[in-house]
Amino acid sequence: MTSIEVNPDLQKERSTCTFNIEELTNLLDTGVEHTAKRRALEDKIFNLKELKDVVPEEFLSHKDKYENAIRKAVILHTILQSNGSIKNISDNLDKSNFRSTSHSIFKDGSPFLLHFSMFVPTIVGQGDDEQKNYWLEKALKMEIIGTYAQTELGHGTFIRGLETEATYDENTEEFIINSPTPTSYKWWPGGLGHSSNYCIVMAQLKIKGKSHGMKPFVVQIRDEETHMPMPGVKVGEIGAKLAFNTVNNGFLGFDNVRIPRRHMLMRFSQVLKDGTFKSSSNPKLAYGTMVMVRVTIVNTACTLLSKAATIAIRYSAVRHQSQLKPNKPEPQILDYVTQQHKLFISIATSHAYMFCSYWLWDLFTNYRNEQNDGNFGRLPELHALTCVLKVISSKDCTALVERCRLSCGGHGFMLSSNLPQLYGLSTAACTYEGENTVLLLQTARALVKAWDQASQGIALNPTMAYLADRTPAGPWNSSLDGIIKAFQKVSVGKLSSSVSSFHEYAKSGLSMEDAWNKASVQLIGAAEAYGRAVVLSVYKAEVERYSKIVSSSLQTVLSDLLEMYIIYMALETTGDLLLYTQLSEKEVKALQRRYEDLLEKIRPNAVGLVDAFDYRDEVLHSTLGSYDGFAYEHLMEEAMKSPLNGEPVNQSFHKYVKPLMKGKI
Ligand SMILES: Cc1cc2nc3c(=O)[nH]c(=O)nc-3n(C[C@H](O)[C@H](O)[C@H](O)COP(=O)(O)OP(=O)(O)OC[C@H]3O[C@@H](n4cnc5c(N)ncnc54)[C@H](O)[C@@H]3O)c2cc1C
Repeated sequence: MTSIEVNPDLQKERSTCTFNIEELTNLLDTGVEHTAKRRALEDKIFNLKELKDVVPEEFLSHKDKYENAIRKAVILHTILQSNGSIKNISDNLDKSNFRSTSHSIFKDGSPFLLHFSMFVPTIVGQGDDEQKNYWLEKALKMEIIGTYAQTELGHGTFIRGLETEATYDENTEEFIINSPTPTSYKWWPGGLGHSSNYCIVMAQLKIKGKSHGMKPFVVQIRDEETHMPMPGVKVGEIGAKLAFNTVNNGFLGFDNVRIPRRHMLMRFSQVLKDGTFKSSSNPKLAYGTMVMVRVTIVNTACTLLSKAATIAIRYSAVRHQSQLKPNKPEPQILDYVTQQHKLFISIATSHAYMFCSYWLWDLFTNYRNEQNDGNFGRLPELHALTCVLKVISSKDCTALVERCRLSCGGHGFMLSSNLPQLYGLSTAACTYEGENTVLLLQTARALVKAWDQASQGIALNPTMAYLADRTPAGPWNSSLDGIIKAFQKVSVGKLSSSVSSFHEYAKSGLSMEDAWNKASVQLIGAAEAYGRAVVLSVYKAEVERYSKIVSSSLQTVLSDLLEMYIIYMALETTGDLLLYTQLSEKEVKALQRRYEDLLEKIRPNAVGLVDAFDYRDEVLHSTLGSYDGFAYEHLMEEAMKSPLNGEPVNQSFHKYVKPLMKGKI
């Protein structure tokens, strides 16, 4: 095959792009300086020969995959540490870090993921000053490696059902950590299997026979020299999974393991030497870490989707199939409008959630400052928002990653495309850090409360303020603001009918709990509708804000994507819009036409738009999505790396097949 720099199909797409790709990259990175910083780090990491896999990960055994991931994690950590990227993580956290791609050296996740995403943040969030000083230095230098263990075999969602116990012994000033039943074994924590030697264990605090609820304890689980499990600790790995196979998720049980009193993280609750329990005035203070992690999940979801979109759109630009017109060459599959319909929404959805995650981060940062001044007023809203945005971002991005995979036909089924792995990583986010349905029900609870408050004339927080407007929808208005308003009407309508159903069920004699359960399908619909209304208005507001600072050519592209997104969502929601607004069949047809015109408008910029996500080939890990567009050559190169192709005849032929063919068995 000829060796030219870039596939001419991709070259053509790039040369006809109407906007400056670099300008969009800078915008997504939240600034030119952040793009430069990110790229400098990527150059350092991805050019290192030791970090490149000679044999693709999918051909390795489970054990070899893990050992390779640990080897790479250590090299990566050394680079990040020398680069100053790992300082006090609370100082370092910033939305500009969202686009950091260094972790992409792992196709299936880092065994140290939980150390940085949960162990360190929990110490920062829940340790008192003395504890932070003690643990953070060790953790940031990687003198100790930690994880976060909450979920057990028997319970994940229902925290009060967790069974691991921490019983205080005032004679020795120690806690005794115990797993009283087989179902109390911790199950799932990343890095717990064989990577961590310390663990934050969530356990039921018991003092003198009285329970004080779940509290975080730092427990040493392996010896720092030999790495053998500590006495009384049973620890191991949980086995192969749909994704995250190199994250080394583990199980953990305790047989009366003693830890010092000060190993309970004591920022919000304290156990004094004599066993006196002191609790924070506001237990909700401890929610901060959880809220922050959910903000980052919104960003993770759209990052995974933007990678899938890059792969599928580049491939669709170089793949030719079938005929649009008789006697004409086979077109690029990207020219089929159904293909554009499958794919362009992934670009817009990536933008929508990326901008929302930045907005949410600013909201969270403001809240943190207010909290330091003793003001917790926005916490319930932030909690409801982060729950629903975590849910709809993970749900939408997972569905669209799968749509990108399907849009690549047979080749999308190859692990070397990386699309199946992106799906696995994405769908996991629908479960971890709060199962999606359970989180929707939490948002629903906040909405029902807000509904009642609005009924009493109490002012609502900004993102819920529209719930107070109970006037019926006016004539259909097809401007973007008009459609967003229509989504708010859907949200009000769904909340109103789910609240009525809940009250009717309660009046009919059901207990409040049973009435809630019976109305819960409607309630999660209302929660999702609130999330949709928020995303639409935030996405629009952010594009308008950016439009003031970008060139007019980029402004046009951003506005086209926004408009396509809003109309796509309206077309997906016609049932609800017909029910709760004055949308008519004629207007649905007009929206459909507008949507088809927008696909046509976006088509010339599709490759430029995904190039602007700026993922290097080492980050995409995809034969189909590489920057040069030589998908077939890369597919063949990767296939040749299969260990089965290392020899022309596999020994099994002589051992089993030949005897069968010769009738000798
Ligand atoms: C990839 C991955 C990584 C993970 N990493 C970690 C980790 O590092 N540390 C850790 O501690 N945990 C971790 N977890 C565990 C994760 O947090 C839990 O799996 C999650 O919280 C869901 O809990 P569960 O498994 O008990 O599901 P369940 O709660 O048993 O859910 C099962 C079903 O029951 C439904 N359900 C449950 N309760 C209700 C309710 N009240 N109302 C209506 N429906 C309900 C759910 O909607 C769901 O359909 C990880 C999980 C995954 C998949």
